[in-house]
Amino acid sequence: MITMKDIVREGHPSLTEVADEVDIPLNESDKQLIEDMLMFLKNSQDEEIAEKYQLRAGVGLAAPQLGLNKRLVAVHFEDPNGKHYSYGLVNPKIISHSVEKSYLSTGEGCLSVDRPVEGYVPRHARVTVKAFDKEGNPLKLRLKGYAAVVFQHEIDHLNGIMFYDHINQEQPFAVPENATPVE
Ligand SMILES: OCN(O)CCCc1ccccc1
Ligand code: NI
Repeated sequence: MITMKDIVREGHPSLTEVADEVDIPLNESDKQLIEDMLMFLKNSQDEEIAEKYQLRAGVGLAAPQLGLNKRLVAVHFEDPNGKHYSYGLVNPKIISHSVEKSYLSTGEGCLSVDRPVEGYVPRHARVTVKAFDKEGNPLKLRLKGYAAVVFQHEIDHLNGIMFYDHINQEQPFAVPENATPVE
C-alpha cells in the first residue's frame, strides 16, 4: 500500500518536470498503480487507517508525487454540495476553460509540501477535462467549484507546477481579477 514515505517532497525533480503520457491500454503495472493511488486517498480519509499508518488526508494524488513521471492522477472526494468524485485518470487534459477565475478561500496545500503556504491560488472557475479511465474508456468531465480546483491542482502536478507557483508573491491575498471564492 502507498504510505507517506512513498510521497516525494519539494526538491524532488519529478515535482518540477513535465510527465510523460502513458500508453493506452494501460499495462498491468500502470493499472495497479492507479488503483493503489485511489486506495491511498480512501485510506487517508479513513480515520482509523490514517491514524494507524500516519497518512495525511488527501483528495487527490498525481504520479509525479510518487517520483513517477507518468500522466496518471487519482481523485477521491465529496464536494461541498455532496457530489462524489472518485476517478483514476489517464492522460488527463484540460480542453477548455472559463475566462472567469476562482480560488479556494482557504488557500491550498499539498501532500508534497510539508509547510503551510498562505495565499489565494487563482484557478479557472470552470474546466472541461478529457481523460481515459484505467480500462482505456474515454471520459469528459465538466467541472466547477471545488472539483475544478482539485482537478487543476492535480493536472498541474503532471506539468511540474506547484500550487504556490500561482500565488501573487507581492500580495498573496489579493483577490485575483474577475475571480469568485470557492468555499
Ligand atoms: O496533489 C495532491 N495533493 O498534494 C493533495 C492536496 C490536494 C488539494 C488541496 C487543496 C486544493 C486542491 C487540491
Ligand atoms: Ni499536490
